[in-house]
Amino acid sequence: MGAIQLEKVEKWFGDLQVIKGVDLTIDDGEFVIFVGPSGCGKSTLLRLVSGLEETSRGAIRIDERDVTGEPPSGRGLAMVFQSYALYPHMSVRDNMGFGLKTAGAPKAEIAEKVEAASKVLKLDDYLDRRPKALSGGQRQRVAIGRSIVREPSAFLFDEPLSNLDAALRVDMRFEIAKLHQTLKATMIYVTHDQVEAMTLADKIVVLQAGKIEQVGSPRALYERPDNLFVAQFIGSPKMNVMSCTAQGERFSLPGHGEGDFAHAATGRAPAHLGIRPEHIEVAAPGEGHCSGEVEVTEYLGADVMLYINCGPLGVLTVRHVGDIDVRPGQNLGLRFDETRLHFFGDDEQAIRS
Ligand SMILES: Nc1ncnc2c1ncn2[C@@H]1O[C@H](COP(=O)(O)OP(=O)(O)OP(=O)(O)O)[C@@H](O)[C@H]1O
Repeated sequence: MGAIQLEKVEKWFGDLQVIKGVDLTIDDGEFVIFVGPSGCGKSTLLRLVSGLEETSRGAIRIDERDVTGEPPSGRGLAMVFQSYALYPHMSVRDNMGFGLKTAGAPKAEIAEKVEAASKVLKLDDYLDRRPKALSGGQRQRVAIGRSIVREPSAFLFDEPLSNLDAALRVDMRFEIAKLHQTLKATMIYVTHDQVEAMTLADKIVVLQAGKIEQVGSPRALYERPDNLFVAQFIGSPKMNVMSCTAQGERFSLPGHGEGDFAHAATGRAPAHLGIRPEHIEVAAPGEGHCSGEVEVTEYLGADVMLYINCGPLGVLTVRHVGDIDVRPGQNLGLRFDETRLHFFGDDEQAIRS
């Protein structure tokens, strides 16, 4: 079991408050990812859950047991760091079994658990090697294996893949997804990587300046961001945002005709219009909702990123799927998918129909 609950959790370092009243419920078996800009408090929040950092105010419960004042060893959680922290003089087998050995587990039980974990992680052929004879990905698997044998109620990962090269990251991401499916254990994972967050998470927690901005599935955050911050943080390249002026049921963009678009937003007048790069289509000059001049193109193989200077609207990013023959300086029309527009008020909160 590994249900985790945070209630009004605060963390102060002296006079500096870095976690500002976080409420969060993590269900047993859920894969939860913390994202947010550098310094927003992701690692601190994870360390509060682990007990490596003391909670200043509020409560942390694991399976309904209040663990707020307990040391890390009393919480039954396993932490996996980006630095693998393996013992260099020990074999993979001994590294994986070390925690159980110091806890006084019988030899036969340690051997059995190490064997089982090494199968899950495909480390069975490497059990007698020392860490220095392993690749980065294999070392990371040993570090994870060391946690698995302890059968924790939850795994806490702090940017576990950030030391690996791009290709290995993709492999390990896949391994971690499979591991979660196999173990069905609660996992909390801190990352800077959008793709890791979108592909691994059941639930993403977006943090900014020590506060939660939004919690939701990757799809919910992408399709229904609660505010401008989440809208522009989730999705890569980020959402285009333009200021707009509402007139009743319609609104217009600066420098363009009146009533360019109908808006489904109700209640408040939208002040900002957002649209993702993949929801803008290239049209002939003079056609579509606006036009502009191509500034830069980036060929990515499967798609091409276009940066188009639309005057008062700013530079809009367009993701064109497939190849396209356009050059800097060329004029293009842009057509927005009107079913994929996002509206925000002047308080930057989403306005929905
Ligand atoms: N021991 C400490 N003493 C004082 N301030 C700290 C301490 N640890 C972290 N902080 C501050 O708390 C804030 C949050 O840090 P934290 O490492 O949790 O951020 P983060 O979101 O994980 O950042 P990054 O993505 O850069 O790793 C930062 O402003 C940091 O400087």
